[in-house]
Amino acid sequence: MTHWLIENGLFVTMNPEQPVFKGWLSVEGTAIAAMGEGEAPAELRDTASEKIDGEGHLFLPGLVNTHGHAAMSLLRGLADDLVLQDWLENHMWPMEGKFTGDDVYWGTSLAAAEMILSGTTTFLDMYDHMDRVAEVVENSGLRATLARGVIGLCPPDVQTAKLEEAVSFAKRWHGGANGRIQVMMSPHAPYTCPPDYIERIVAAAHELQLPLHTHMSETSAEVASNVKDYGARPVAHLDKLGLFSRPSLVAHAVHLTDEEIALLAERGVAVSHNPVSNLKLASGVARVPELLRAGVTVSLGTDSAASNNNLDLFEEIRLAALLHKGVSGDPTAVPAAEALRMGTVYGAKALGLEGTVGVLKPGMKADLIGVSIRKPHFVPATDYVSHLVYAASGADVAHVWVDGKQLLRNRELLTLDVEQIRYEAQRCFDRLRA
Ligand SMILES: CSC[C@H]1O[C@@H](n2cnc3c(O)ncnc32)[C@H](O)[C@@H]1O
Ligand SMILES: [Zn+2]
Repeated sequence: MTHWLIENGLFVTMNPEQPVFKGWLSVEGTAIAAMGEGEAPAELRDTASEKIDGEGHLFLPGLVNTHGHAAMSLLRGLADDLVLQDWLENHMWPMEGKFTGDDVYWGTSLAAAEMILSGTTTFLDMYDHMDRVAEVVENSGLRATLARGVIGLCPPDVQTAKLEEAVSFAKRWHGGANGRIQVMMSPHAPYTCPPDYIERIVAAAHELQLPLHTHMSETSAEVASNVKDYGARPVAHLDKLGLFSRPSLVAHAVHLTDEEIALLAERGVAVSHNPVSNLKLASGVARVPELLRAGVTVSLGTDSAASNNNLDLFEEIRLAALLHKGVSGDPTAVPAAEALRMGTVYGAKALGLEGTVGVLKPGMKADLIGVSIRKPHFVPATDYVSHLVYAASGADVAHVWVDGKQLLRNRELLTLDVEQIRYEAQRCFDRLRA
């Protein structure tokens, strides 16, 4: 089993028992074996196959992006400054209707390169042509939760075919790529899936013992039309259809009442907060401080590069810390440490990966990143959690490991050919636009 060592590093562990220290961390195979303050034990130094000098770097758990559509990186910058329904119906869906498996492969590869370069080690992806997405996960070395998103605005036989595809994808890939791939079942949204279709997807999730993921309460227009069409707001509607009877993660949850927040807490539903996408599509601001206070797990997502327009989770972390201060007038609304937890520990919890990733601790998977702090914006050495949240960006990430394997070394991608990806992604877009 390979055994390697980081020495002289500053570790921000996200483990409250040993939060920040200068020292060493050793990895055996895919997991963190040991870590400690000061110098590494001589025996570890003598036997390590590789020793990494961590001087000038902060090491922390890899970031967890809990909502996105990776292949939509192909549509970055195509349609800006629109509200959700116009953006989706008149710009995204017509283009996505032309996507082939190869488009999804290259769009997802583009996203994977960007995510590794900005410190994300686990991402959730809801999309179509999911075998091609899984292929990218396998090749890139990333960890992912994959969901074949189904839209039910189609004839019953097509609905059935999509659901069968989601089920067979789950059977093929859940636990795949050496355990780095998990699968969720995913109705796209209550406004694109009729109630009986959602019930069938929930039944499949029960049969396969899988969690569920959906878009929910993203805009006030969505809430109003749900009330008009089904006589209930989205939370009560989805609850009635059984969506929360399995572990579930909802994206956005911008428009919630106090009662809905209480119900999400009671059902143990996690929320993926996507602040940049919600601002860009003018959807509103989620009630994150209230959700956190109620005990809801709130994680962070970028959504796609078509509504963001990048996949740098450091931006979401910073915005989660800033936005809710501005809205509430309370500078403690989301403290820096809580925002960093949302991007790491809570992300892992939202994906059912608690105890696997999100914290640097012996026994956890070796999913970690090294941030170079030899830069003016990391001086002086006051508070490294503060610097990570308020001063850092994805461009500061120097090293990335997933499952004990290095994916980025001194900002060089080790598993992906970025020049080929840029070329192929542009070629896909040129064909789609034509
Ligand atoms: C069925 S595959 C996923 C589907 O979701 C669409 N999408 C992208 N971003 C959003 C968003 O913010 N709200 C709702 N739907 C979104 C995407 O275009 C795909 O069609
Ligand atoms: Zn989305």
